[in-house]
Parts: sequence; structure tokens; C-alpha cells
Amino acid sequence: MKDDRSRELWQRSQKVIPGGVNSPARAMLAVGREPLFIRSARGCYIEDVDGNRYIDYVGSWGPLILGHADPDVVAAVKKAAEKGTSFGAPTEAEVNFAEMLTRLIPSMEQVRLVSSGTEATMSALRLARGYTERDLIVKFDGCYHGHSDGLLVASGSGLATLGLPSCPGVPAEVAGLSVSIPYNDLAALEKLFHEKGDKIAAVIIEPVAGNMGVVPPAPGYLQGVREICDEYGSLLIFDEVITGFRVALGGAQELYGVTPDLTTLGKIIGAGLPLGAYGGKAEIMQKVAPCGPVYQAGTLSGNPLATAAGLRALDMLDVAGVYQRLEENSAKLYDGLGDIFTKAGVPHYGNRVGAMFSYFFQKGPVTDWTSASKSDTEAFGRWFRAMLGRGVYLAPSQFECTFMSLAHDADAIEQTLSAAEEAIKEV
Ligand SMILES: Cc1ncc(COP(=O)(O)O)c(C=O)c1O
Ligand SMILES: NCC(=O)CCC(=O)O
Repeated sequence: MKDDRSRELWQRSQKVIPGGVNSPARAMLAVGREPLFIRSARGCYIEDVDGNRYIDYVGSWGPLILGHADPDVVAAVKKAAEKGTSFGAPTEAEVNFAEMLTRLIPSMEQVRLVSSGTEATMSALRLARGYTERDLIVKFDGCYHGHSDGLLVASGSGLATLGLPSCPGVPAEVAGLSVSIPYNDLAALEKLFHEKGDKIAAVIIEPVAGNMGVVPPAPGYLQGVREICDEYGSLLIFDEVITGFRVALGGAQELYGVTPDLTTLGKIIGAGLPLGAYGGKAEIMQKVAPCGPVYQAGTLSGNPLATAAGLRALDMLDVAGVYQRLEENSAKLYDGLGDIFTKAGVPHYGNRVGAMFSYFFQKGPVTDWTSASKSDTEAFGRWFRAMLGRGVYLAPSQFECTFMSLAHDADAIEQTLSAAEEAIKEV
């Protein structure tokens, strides 16, 4: 694999960009190589600046469930751009988009558009605190909700990958308002509420965790979390930045039949453009300025290019059979990989929910961060590099997801499994 040009760019980039990357997850530090610089992508393929082509299972970290450069999405963005890239005033597309979101995710009676998942969760927490007039937030070890101060506590994603349990720069007073406890452990949540329930504004949870690798909720767990929140008058926030429009059209809340008070979205709803959203019960959303006192704003919020892309993408997902196809293709790849690991005698444990899955290099089971962190990350690094060398681009961390898209067809799956049969010999 030739990577001269990527290397050269990495040398240059490190002089002007910390670590050479604009987000730590891209650095590939945990898998023992330098990042590849990408010049283009289409469908399920990405191409780096040295001309290597890979089947891509990162999908820009989740947004590209339609595949890269979907022609309809690109056309919608072009058309919107010609009419102006930002107005700082309301548009018809925003109304259409909000109507679509509230129709497809009925618990979101009202919705605010923002520009990232981080903004969505940060704003939802502020609203929950403003609404309940309480300060404490509960989160779960290994879950990641973006990089706002109060959420960088026992976080998943890049912090888990780099082994950063906390983050300098977050004042202890702020971190102290977020309590993090193990995922999938109702007894721990009950105990915490028993002690501090009247101070807890909200519980924020990834209804399927995707930032410690994929960890599904145990049967009944989300229902249990809902009941505890109700008992103590705390809000339940589902962070569906990853799971929204991925595990089902109506997200994890539809799949598991549990209704949160607030939902946060990002990734897929922007189809690769910067777009996030938070929303929920109208009574709560009415507290947001200008109709209420909880301030939240954004120069580029509801950006016309992003909403045009999002509208087109959600239209294409709201078609009978789409999620069935994603499910079937994801199962085919996931099962095929499992067979290859088994045949090779490599200890592994898999978790999959729809079009997101992870294989952990350990015997498992993996139900929370404590169990996920027991994985053999050196083995994962060897696996990652062996797959990359055979044209398959996986997320460069044991603690991230493999994302399928509608562009991953039978051919791509076949090629991936052939690569895996060879690659596993190097693990
Ligand atoms: C569940 C979850 N919430 C929030 C975020 C933050 O989103 P963003 O990176 O768009 O700020 C992410 C991913 O990065 C995420 O996976
Ligand atoms: N699952 C983790 C992410 O999606 C993060 C991507 C990033 O921060 O670059």
C-alpha cells in the first residue's frame, strides 16, 4: 500500500493542526499508524490521496447511511447553494424538516435545529436543568455525548480510545454536576436516585451505546430507566445522534418502545453536512428562548444546505423495505465475520443492532465499559491494519462502531469477507 502523499500531508498538517487532525478520533494512534488523507468518496468506497481505494465502514462516523456522495443529496445541496448559503432568518426548508422529524419521531413534538451532535446534547441538558430547576445530570460510563464540558466525564469514543478518564480544562465544579455510573446496571441507577433523586435534572443515555463499541441495552433496561426517571420527576434524554435513523426509521425509541422526554439527533439527519437537533415534549420545548427563558442560539442553525441534504436523505430513508435491506446486509456481514473469527480460533465477542455492530477481541460478554475495556486492543490494531492493507477501512478503534450503509451491496460484503479471511491470519 503506497502512502507517500498521506505521509507528506501528515507531516505538514502536524505543524499547523494539533496532532494533524481536526478531531482526535481520526488520528489512528490507537491502531499504530498514521492517518490517511482522503480525497474523494462515492457509494461505499473512499479513496485516499495516494489513489488507494477502500470499502468504507466508517461512513464519516455514522452520517452516511445512504453512502458517500449520494447523487440526490448532492443535487439537493447544489440547488440550495445556488440560492444562498445562509440567511440567518427562517426558511421554508426548516419548517419542512422540523415537520418531517416530528412526524417520524413522534416523541419530538417540537424540535430545534443546531449544527452538531455536541450542540444538541449540550442544549438539551441546559433545557432539562432549566425545566426541572435541578442541576445534576446522570450519564453512563463509556457513553459519549459530544465534547461539552459537563459531558467529558468517563466518556467513550476518543477519550476511551486514548485512555482519558477526565479532561483538564473542565472545572471540577462542572464535572461534579455529572454523575457517571455503569451502563446496563439498573441497581446502580436506583441507588443513585435513592440518594440524590430530588437533585437530578436528567438522565442522558445512548439507547444503544456506540462509543465503547456497540453495547445494546439489556432487555427491560431502558424501560427501567424510564420508570426511575418518572418516579423522581427527572427527564429522560435519549441521545440518538448515532441511533437516530440508523437502528430504525423512528430510532432506538421506536425499536425498544420506550419514549424519552427529550431526544438529540445529529449525524444521519444532516447526510454529511453539519446538522443536529434536539426536541421533545412541547411543554418542555416551550421553555426555549424566545418563548421561554432557556437561551440557545446559532448563527448557522438550520443552515439551508444542511436542511436540504437532510430533507432529501430522510425522504430516501422513509421508504418501505429500506431498513429491512440494511438489516439483512448487516446480518450477512456480521455473521460472516463471526464465522471467520471462529474458524481462525480468535477469541471474539460481537454486538449488533441493525446497521451498527462491533466485534470485541475477547470472549465477552460485553455489556458495559468495564467489560468492553477488557478487549485486546493490540489484536484489534493488527486486525485494523491487516484489513486496511486489503482495502477495507474500519473505524480505527476497538471502541467504535462498524457502520453499514445502503451502498454496501452483496459485492462489497463479499469482498470484505474475502479480505477478512486473509487478514485474520495476521491477528
Ligand atoms: C451518541 C453521540 N452523541 C453526540 C455526539 C457528538 O456529535 P458531534 O461529533 O456531531 O458533535 C456523538 C458523536 O460524535 C455521539 O456518538
Ligand atoms: N463515535 C464517536 C464519534 O463519532 C466521534 C467522531 C469524532 O469525534 O470525530
